[in-house]
Amino acid sequence: MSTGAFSIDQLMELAGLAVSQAVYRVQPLDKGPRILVACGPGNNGGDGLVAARHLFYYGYKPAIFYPKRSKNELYQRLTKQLEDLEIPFVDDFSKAMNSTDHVVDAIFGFSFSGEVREPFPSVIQALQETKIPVTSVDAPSSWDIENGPPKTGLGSSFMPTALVSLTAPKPLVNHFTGRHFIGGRFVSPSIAKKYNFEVPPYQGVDQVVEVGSSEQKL
Ligand SMILES: NC(=O)C1=CN([C@@H]2O[C@H](COP(=O)(O)OP(=O)(O)OC[C@H]3O[C@@H](n4cnc5c(N)ncnc54)[C@H](O)[C@@H]3O)[C@@H](O)[C@H]2O)[C@@H](O)CC1
Ligand SMILES: [K+]
Repeated sequence: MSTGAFSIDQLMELAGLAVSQAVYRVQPLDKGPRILVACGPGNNGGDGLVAARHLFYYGYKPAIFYPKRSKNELYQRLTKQLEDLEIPFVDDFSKAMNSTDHVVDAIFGFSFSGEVREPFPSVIQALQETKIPVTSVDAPSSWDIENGPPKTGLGSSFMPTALVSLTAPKPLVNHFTGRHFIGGRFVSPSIAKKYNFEVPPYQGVDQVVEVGSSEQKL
């Protein structure tokens, strides 16, 4: 889907805002304010950086695991915004997992492919083993965008608590059994019509809508 006149900065801001609203519903502040945001090297990771900033302003205590930082100017700015808020960047993911209430999985989105490369295998392993609730951004990381989880090995038993599909659900939602949100409230009626895309029924000022399993086969 072409995103028309929007810049990637704008799309990422809207995506990260949507993710922050989904986390606000899945992990109410009084259930535990500590959010560990795992960010990958691409735009999925950027969504996580944006979501972390919004979560901070809602009153959460985010920490960022961002091992492969992009050099490009957008990511430099997103990172600086978090550093200016004194949001910690952690190096040891499994250690950080022991002192968090919720994990945001912003590692890989729709451009994931092949075997998970370092330093992410142990992170995916930890995500699939943890009892801590996980909200995945656009895709459960390590899942194939079309076919979902691998049959065996890393990621095969990774089922996040919640998934926030950005703009539109990817085919992998057919394999997803958790709470499913759609976010990214920027699709124009003409684009929706052109792509025969059903814009979900956003309510009020919400940037996400939770879709029941029946509708998951959008
Ligand atoms: N295009 C759009 O409409 C939007 C895209 N957005 C986000 O952008 C994401 C796609 O971003 P990108 O295309 O940058 O890619 P991703 O962020 O999905 O991941 C690709 C990155 O991960 C690395 N990678 C891929 N396979 C790997 C493997 N097997 N092991 C280790 N590293 C691997 C690649 O080197 C690349 O840096 C979407 O899923 C969504 O989250 C949003 O920011 C806004 C809306
Ligand atoms: K992800």
